[in-house]
Amino acid sequence: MSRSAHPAGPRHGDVLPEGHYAGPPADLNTLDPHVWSRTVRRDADGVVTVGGLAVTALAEEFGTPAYFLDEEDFRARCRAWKDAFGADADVFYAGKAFLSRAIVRWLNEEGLNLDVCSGGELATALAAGMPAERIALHGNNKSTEEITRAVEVGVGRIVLDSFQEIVRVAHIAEKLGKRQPVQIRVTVGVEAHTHEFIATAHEDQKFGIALAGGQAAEAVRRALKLDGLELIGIHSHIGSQIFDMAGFEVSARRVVQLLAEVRDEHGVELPEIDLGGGLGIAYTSDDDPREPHEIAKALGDIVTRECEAAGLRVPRLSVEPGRAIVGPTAFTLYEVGTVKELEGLRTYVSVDGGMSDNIRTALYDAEYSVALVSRASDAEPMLSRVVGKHCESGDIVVRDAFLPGDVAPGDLLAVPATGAYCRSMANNYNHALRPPVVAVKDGAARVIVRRETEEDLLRLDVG
Ligand SMILES: Cc1ncc(COP(=O)(O)O)c(C=O)c1O
Ligand SMILES: N[C@@H](CCCC[NH3+])C(=O)O
Repeated sequence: MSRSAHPAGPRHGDVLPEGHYAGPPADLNTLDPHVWSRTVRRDADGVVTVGGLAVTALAEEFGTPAYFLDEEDFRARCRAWKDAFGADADVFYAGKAFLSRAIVRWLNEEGLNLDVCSGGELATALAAGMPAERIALHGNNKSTEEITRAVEVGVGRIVLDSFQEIVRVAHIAEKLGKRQPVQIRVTVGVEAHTHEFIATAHEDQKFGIALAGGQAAEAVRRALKLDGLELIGIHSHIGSQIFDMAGFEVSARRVVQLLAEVRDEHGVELPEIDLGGGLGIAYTSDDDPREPHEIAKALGDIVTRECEAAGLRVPRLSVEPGRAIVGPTAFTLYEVGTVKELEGLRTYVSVDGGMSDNIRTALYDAEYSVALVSRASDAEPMLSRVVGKHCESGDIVVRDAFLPGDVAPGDLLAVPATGAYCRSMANNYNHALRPPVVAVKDGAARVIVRRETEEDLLRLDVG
């Protein structure tokens, strides 16, 4: 799914195209700092460490497969986003990327807000002490129970996604004697350059209310009439894993245009806009993500300029990065089980996880990097496909990668940039046990989400 998508991938003997597949990197032992989290190093003895701990020792203590999350990196990214957007804006971490109580506590400590999109995420946020007024609730089909809980606890905003929901949230709030702050999610008609399944601002999809045809203006009209709702702003999220700022700029411009129309029609200047998340990260050395300060400047400038042109007060801006904060902070550690060389094709390296801990390759054709981390090697590069252990030929973790030709059973491989949408989309296919998430910082490691056990599986299966 990165911009260098190459569906079939190269094979031994192919004339490889320019770019990612043009050939093996000069040194397979070097770890690209764009792709690995900030405390990851390869020691003099060839073993990779994170937070000062060797992956060999981590594998021994916590087992494989497992996600290792670099807490220092996570906190640094939170701070970078917070500092970049400053005191006049809010950063809502998108919990769908990965959420646990430890994450909520770190967010709280770093001063970030939280976007949740289900009752489960809301419960986790509240259980870990996130103040309700710093939580936003999303979703295209929130249940009555989810809305009721959110209104009862007093979430800072509910993002309305349909005409039915405008009425539903208003009724629930009125019944509870409350006036719920809400934003309306609009689809701005931008074709974001990303995988079709994760683009969300073109008109033909399930999220939001279209600006086109005056639908969003009608939603505003209805929301303003309802006593249970306090309409505080307009929301737009254009998709995910996006590198090009142009889509965000068009989105910002169209959202500001709607604010101007609302002012002209109703005499009301809505005080907030949210431009969503979706900023891309580096999964491979080819990816070139924007830094938070560049993003903040681009968005801030366009909103200010458009508001000045329309004679509007500049609204409070918020953003909702998920992947860009947690994605680069973790890697998945696997043990190699079998190595199968298919003459004239490629070498299949099977690891002890797969599509149950990372569905993204199968689902979006996502590209990842991989490295041998339990030792250094000077062996010749071998064009490899890293696959999982599931009964499915599409069970691919890394479609095309160069690994040292002497990779063998028992070696540890790590796939970087798996902090977002891997544990949170993990599944139990083939009754796989979902791996733990282990936070590592300053030479200490601790489990923040434990490994699933067979007892967990059997407890759900009530016979
Ligand atoms: C409404 C909303 N906000 C924020 C996000 C977070 O996106 P990302 O993790 O790509 O930053 C998403 C997911 O795409 C989303 O749907
Ligand atoms: N789950 C997707 C992104 C969807 C984001 C949520 N709207 C991914 O792994 O890239």
